[in-house]
Amino acid sequence: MTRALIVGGGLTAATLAWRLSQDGVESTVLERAEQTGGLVRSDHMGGVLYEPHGSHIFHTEDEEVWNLANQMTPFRDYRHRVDILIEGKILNWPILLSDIDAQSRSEEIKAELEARRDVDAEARAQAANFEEWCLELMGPTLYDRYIRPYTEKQWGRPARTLSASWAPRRVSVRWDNDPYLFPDPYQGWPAGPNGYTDLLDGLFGAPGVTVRTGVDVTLETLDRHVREEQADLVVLTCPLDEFCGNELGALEWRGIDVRSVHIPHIEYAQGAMVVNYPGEGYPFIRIHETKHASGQQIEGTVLGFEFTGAPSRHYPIELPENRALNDRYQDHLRGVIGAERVHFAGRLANYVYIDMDDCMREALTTAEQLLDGLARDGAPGAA
Ligand SMILES: O=c1ccn([C@@H]2O[C@H](COP(=O)(O)OP(=O)(O)O[C@H]3O[C@@H]([C@H](O)CO)[C@H](O)[C@H]3O)[C@@H](O)[C@H]2O)c(=O)[nH]1
Repeated sequence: MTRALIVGGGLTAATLAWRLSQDGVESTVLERAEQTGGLVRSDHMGGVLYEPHGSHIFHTEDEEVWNLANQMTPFRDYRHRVDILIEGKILNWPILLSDIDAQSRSEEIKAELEARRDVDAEARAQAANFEEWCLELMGPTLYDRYIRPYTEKQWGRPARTLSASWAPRRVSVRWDNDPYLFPDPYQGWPAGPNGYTDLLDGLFGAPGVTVRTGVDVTLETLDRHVREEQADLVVLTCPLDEFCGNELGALEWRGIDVRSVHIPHIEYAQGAMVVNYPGEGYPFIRIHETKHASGQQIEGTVLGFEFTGAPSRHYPIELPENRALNDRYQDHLRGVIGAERVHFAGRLANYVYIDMDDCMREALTTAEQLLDGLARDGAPGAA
């Protein structure tokens, strides 16, 4: 019987372990924290369901991933709408044409937009950096209101030093005034009593999956865990620089800190699940209120104030030099552990800024490559 050791216990690990279990491959998931789930897990405060690490909205074009998520927990219909505070007014994020008249210098903004209306998306895709991409889309006035202050507060660095690669998925101007953030055909939020925890527990609860929390695995201690678990293959879903004790240098990460507070006796405290605060006068980036998505019928609510700059590894900073360093870590680990035995999956080990559905898809693909290899040669396939 083949056994996998999965290091790190987030959504990628959960999906991977579940898929392997479908084909009779057992796995042990070792998670350093006291709970699995990473940023995705939901919790309760004063009886109110909330997200301790900020809002997660399941949105996807991938029917198989959507069906798998719904197999673990039913999802309620929720379409994500975000507010943003601009010039003291609550407007919509993404930018709506219909919100321009509510702002100062509206004629100038319209002229800037009109001048860029026909810029070919492919030409924009050649932009050298995130700032250039956004300026080519919307012009300087909107950029200075909606994008630069928010982005620089969130990432703690000039927007021109960020990659343009993820801009098309995350920034838009809505000429049709569609207020919803995501265009995907499948969207929702878990309908069960425990939010995303039900999704995680469903995946981790598959037969043959053992989860151990509070276990810190590093390259130094890996062999011992492999022996203890009698594992034939290792899948790393954790940050590789930390796993290797920064042996080749530290990767750059952005960490967040969400400070949540229970507010009794009111139904809702704000008009949308997320309100963005680009202004310098606000030390936080945005405020989350999960109740808009959970639809929970309860008095009281929980607000989560999101701050950036925590010393944790939440978001990779996708720059060529960081990507190259992560590649070097993967090569190094293939050399030390064995290319046949070690595999990488998820946003931390692959150093990619992807959403939950992509994490699940990547985990399914990795599991299928491993299973194909096992079926073909009795050894896990190259993932
Ligand atoms: O007002 C804004 C909002 C965003 N940007 C730019 O877009 C980048 C991405 O922002 P966002 O998608 O909000 O950030 P994140 O990756 O943390 O997304 C998670 O949050 C939720 C949801 O979107 C919250 O509303 C989603 O489920 C997750 O993917 C940002 O870095 C800015 O560059 C902006 O400029 N101004």
